Amino acid sequence: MSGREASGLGGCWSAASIWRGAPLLSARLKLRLLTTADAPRLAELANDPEVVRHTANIPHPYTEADALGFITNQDNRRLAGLGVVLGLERSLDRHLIGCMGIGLDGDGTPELGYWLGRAYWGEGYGTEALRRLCRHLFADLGYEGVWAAVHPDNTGSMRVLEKVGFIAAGRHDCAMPARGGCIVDSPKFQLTAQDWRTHHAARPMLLVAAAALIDADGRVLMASRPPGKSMSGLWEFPGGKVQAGETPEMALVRELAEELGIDVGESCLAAMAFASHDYDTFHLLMPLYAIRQWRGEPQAREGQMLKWVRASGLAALPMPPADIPLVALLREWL
Ligand SMILES: Nc1nc2c([nH]c(=O)n2[C@H]2C[C@H](O)[C@@H](COP(=O)(O)OP(=O)(O)OP(=O)(O)O)O2)c(=O)[nH]1
Repeated sequence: MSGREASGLGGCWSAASIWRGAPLLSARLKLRLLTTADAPRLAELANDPEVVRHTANIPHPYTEADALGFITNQDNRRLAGLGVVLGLERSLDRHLIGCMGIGLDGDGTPELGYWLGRAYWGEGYGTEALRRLCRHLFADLGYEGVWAAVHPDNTGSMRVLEKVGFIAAGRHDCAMPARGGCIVDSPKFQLTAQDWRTHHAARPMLLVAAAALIDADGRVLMASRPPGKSMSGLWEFPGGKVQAGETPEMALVRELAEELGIDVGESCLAAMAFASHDYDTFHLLMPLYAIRQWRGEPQAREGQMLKWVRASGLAALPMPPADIPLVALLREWL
């Protein structure tokens, strides 16, 4: 029985659903169900004493058989409406980097759990995934709150919760079956739907102008986001933020001169489509202009890589999630 059936409610989703069914995209991650094909990678990441020492249920050493058992068990729990665990897949290289999930074993309020492979600590992935999952829980599924108990020594995990807006909410006795069965008096954190909505509503709107530069062979120029910038390495349409006092067209002409060293007349910009995408920390509004004429040869002036790509090859590039719908529109345009 699915969570939806268990709730006795029909429709596309219900407050008792635990998973909408489609992967959740954040700026750099895809949160998706685990499959048995993930077992070797899961074992590789979790067979690390540093990764599991603050977790309650992950034994050490951790084998591929353990990972397979975990995936099957989680699948059964999901089908019984008891919880869901999602793999965190990095969009750039499609590598699994950790897991995040909820359980409904207590009073039905989701209890959060997560861990990341050691190589991926300190890069904001936990915060990013948690923001996206909380949005799913509150905006899509209608939960009223979510909570987590954290091992008292796990300061990194507490920081992640606080960044997302969780606040301290007393203590919880955590049973640690995989750590010798001890009970650990742990700080508890919670986030209510109301606090999440207040936080989320305060995110800014960002206006960015972008270009689909199209050459005589119908190929489109894509640029990798430079090291040090957000979403670094993902392939985007050249462009940038519209500054105070600029129109989107003025901003794009300026950005193309700065980033690529090309000269484009405003009259050569054909408004083609726009992206309106809710990133978890800002809302992006991005008009995309088709450009077939410019002066100069595009050069990578800001540490990015450039690539001319045929319409058929665009979908294979790892991109910011806002750009994915634009690719389908662009293919029709070309
Ligand atoms: N240029 C561009 N930005 C995109 C695309 N898709 C997408 O989500 N974005 C997002 C990434 C960033 O959050 C934002 C653009 O900001 P940016 O930092 O690249 O802008 P900028 O060139 O003005 O940079 P900076 O001077 O502020 O460093 O829009 C895209 O296709 N092209």
